[in-house]
Amino acid sequence: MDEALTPLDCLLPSGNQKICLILLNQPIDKNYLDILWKKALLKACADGAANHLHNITAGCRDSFLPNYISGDFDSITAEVKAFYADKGCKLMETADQDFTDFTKCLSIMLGQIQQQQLQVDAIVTLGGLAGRLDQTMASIETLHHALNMTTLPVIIIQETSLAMLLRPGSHTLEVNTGLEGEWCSLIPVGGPCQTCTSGLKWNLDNQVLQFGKLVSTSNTYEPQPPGEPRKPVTITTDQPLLWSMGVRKL
Ligand SMILES: Cc1ncc(C[n+]2csc(CCOP(=O)(O)OP(=O)(O)O)c2C)c(N)n1
Ligand SMILES: O=c1ccn([C@@H]2O[C@H](COP(=O)(O)O)[C@@H](O)[C@H]2O)c(=O)[nH]1
Repeated sequence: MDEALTPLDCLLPSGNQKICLILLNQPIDKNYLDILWKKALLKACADGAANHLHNITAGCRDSFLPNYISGDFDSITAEVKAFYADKGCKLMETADQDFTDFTKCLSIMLGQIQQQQLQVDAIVTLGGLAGRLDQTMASIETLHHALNMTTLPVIIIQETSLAMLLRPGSHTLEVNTGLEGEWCSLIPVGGPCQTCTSGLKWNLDNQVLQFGKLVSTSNTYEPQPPGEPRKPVTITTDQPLLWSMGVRKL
């Protein structure tokens, strides 16, 4: 399968991707929130994310009401829960302790997209890449579940990092929005990945990426002559491969 995507289109105010937004239990960047919220067809909070949303939108909370808040509700405060319930936001308790609140929130969102027959280009998640290490690793694991749950790209953004899992096949990533940071990486989180790339400073030519052997961190884009646009990055992999890239602070 050949997939084309501009990962940072979602953060461009002028970007044309249609998205749905999931907030996780991490500090929220208000600049990111403002841009993503306007575009999102559905918005959701996973449990304690609602506390952050409530806090960061003080003074304008009614303009930032999520469609639903889901989770095992061990983190959302009673005050925040009551606030959003009173405003008519759906509270969906997902008590299951075998999947994270992120995975369960994503599963609900995909159900809603299908039920409402929404045309969506990507699911964007804010949070999930910092705070507790086990939760960060779980976020990457959720991306693995997502490959079996949807054909939509699931993009996680927090602070100056973006992460997404490339499914086996060929991908073309446009990296010329102006929001890209310097670094990018290909990390074989689920197991060895035979990989070919172009458009990077350190390309791979059918090499196997594998922990303990070769991992492509601190990579960057192929330098272009002055005035020429940056070329897309192409990646072919035989197994799910984590792409991550720097995001310039807005
Ligand atoms: C083998 C195994 N290890 C650990 C767990 C525990 N576990 C996995 S996901 C999950 C729910 C986590 O919920 P979430 O709200 O995402 O994280 P929290 O902040 O509660 O840690 C739990 C308790 C399990 N069910 N199975
Ligand atoms: O340090 C953290 C803590 C949480 N997350 C993500 O947020 C959701 C919801 O968290 P709760 O603690 O249940 O409110 C969790 O499933 C993680 O995906 C995180 O990324 N980092």
